[in-house]
Amino acid sequence: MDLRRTMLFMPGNNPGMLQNGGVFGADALILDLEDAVAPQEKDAARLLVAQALRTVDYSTSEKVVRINPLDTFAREDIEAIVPCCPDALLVPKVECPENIGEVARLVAATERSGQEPVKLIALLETPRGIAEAYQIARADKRVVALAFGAEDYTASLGAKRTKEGTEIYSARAIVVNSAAAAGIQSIDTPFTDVNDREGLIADTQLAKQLGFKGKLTINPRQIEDIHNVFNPTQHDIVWAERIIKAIRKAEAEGSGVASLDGKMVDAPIVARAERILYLARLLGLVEEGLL
Ligand SMILES: CC(=O)SCCNC(=O)CCNC(=O)[C@H](O)C(C)(C)COP(=O)(O)OP(=O)(O)OC[C@H]1O[C@@H](n2cnc3c(N)ncnc32)[C@H](O)[C@@H]1OP(=O)(O)O
Ligand SMILES: O=C([O-])CC(=O)C(=O)O
Ligand SMILES: [Mg+2]
Repeated sequence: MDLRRTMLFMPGNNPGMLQNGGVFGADALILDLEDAVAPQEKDAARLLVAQALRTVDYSTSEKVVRINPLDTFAREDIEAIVPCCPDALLVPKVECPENIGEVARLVAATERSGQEPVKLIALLETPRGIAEAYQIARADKRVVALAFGAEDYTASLGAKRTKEGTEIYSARAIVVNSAAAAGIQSIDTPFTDVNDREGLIADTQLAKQLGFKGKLTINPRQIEDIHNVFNPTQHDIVWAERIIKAIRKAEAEGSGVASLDGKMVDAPIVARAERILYLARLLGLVEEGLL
């Protein structure tokens, strides 16, 4: 499993940000050719992003490029970017599985032989995209995650964006469920007030509660708070270790169900504990082979 707790946007026309993106420890970096770049700067940004992919050391961060939608500059973007070996493309305004099919076809036609296949992340940010989320998630084997974009989504709905997010609640739930049903990750919309830490933490906690595995990020100052929310806590890890010990003991005694502190421990609870320990190991929060 790839970690995508944070996916930091860097405007593709900003050489300073593109240069420094690797130092912040984001799980993924999104070099943006779409909405962070004005139409008259698209060509220059494409060249800049291609050069950054070839020359800048982004350390362990996954390299993702947000291309433009199919009805604007997606073809030019794919032709220029795919040969520079990004790990993934974030495809905006995906409305139907055919959109993903078309992007996958263009990517396959551009990839060089021997190149690591470029993954796709579908950004759902229109009512139709939400309505077709599950089909989109299953449209091609390159698709590794669904991401949710609340700004465009609420703009097309004509709904007012609020801090509590009541207006995006159902869309978020659909994105999470569709991604899970297809066996891929779901990534939440960015929190756009970069000076409101409390609001960011509350919004990220809600996203995690709903089942999202990460959050789009627009400013380096948001990274640590988002990681802290998605990381398993020490309390989670201790709980998970006790669950695994309890179920092993029950199994050794010939039973599939254990009890811990008076509560039943069965397969879904064990699966949750295993996920916590897997993530904790991946993040180096517990010693390898402890259990
Ligand atoms: C709805 C959508 O489509 S969202 C996706 C498109 N939007 C974006 O890509 C926006 C990306 N983010 C940004 O441009 C900025 O963070 C803003 C405009 C939100 C806030 O800007 P500022 O208030 O200047 O940020 P801040 O004061 O925290 O910047 C501190 C440092 O971090 C750098 N920085 C800020 N954001 C980023 C970023 N996303 N990536 C890399 N570096 C960044 C700044 O360049 C600055 O560097 P410096 O100290 O060397 O000058
Ligand atoms: O991906 C994002 O940053 C979010 C986005 O485009 C949107 O909300 O419309
Ligand atoms: Mg958008």
